[in-house]
Amino acid sequence: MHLEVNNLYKRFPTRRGSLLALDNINLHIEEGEFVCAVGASGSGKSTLLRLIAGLEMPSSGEILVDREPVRGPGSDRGMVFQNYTLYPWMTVAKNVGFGLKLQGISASERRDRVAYYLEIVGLSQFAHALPNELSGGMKQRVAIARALASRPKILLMDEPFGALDVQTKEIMQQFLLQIWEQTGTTILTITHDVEEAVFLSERIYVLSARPGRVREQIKIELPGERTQAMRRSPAFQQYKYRIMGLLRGEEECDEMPLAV
Ligand SMILES: Nc1ncnc2c1ncn2[C@@H]1O[C@H](COP(=O)(O)OP(=O)(O)OP(=O)(O)O)[C@@H](O)[C@H]1O
Repeated sequence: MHLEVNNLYKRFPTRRGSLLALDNINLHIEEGEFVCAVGASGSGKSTLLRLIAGLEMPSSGEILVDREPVRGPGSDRGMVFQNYTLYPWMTVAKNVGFGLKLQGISASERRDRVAYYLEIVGLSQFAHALPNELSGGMKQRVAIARALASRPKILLMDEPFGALDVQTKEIMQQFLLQIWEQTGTTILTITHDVEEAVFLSERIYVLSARPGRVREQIKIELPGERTQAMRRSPAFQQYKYRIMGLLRGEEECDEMPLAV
């Protein structure tokens, strides 16, 4: 899998004229990578993800998945949104298998895949539960299982943990890293949460706001396993403050403040 975004512009018509949401975005994601795009509100993060998902078309520029231009939505790109998008009247298992049914996958293959991905997200016992019987974190795990069940080339996540409380969010971030290691899926997540981006990513694209531009690309190199304790390490904090500085528009802010 190779995703490439070249010279991408997106304008929206508004009552006060045309609004430039994305201004010459260039990025790439390689097979198996975990990449985040981080930006303030209005930096065009959701727009960028919707364009890659094929839910919107670019004003100009191109998006290539394995060198093929994106012309619309496709099962090669799985989506997870911030707000749980499960069908409330379907059981967890039916929710996970629904897309597979649309793709014409046989009932026995569907059963196997649903069982496999529910196991991966640790929800096998809830296969027959309805979404309203689940907590927010569990619903989001179902949404991840559903996206993975189609075996997409890339998982696109739009603020996937934005609606969760801090503790659940941290557990879900750790859990997402486990799934990534277990499945080798390529992941692009967009978030405004700098700590989340540093915790999850191998590489981060920092976007500037209005219009959205790639301000900088940062490779995250943290020694050892990603644990909750690592969030307090000086190296982690350095990345966090450097990116926060970039988001505030400061050129040179890679030093940690004395008091934090
Ligand atoms: N359909 C649309 N029509 C007009 N303007 C739009 C449309 N969609 C997005 N925009 C504008 O494009 C800009 C980028 O919006 P977008 O939602 O992509 O930003 P974002 O970084 O995801 O913001 P947030 O973090 O607040 O969700 C904003 O100024 C927004 O008002």
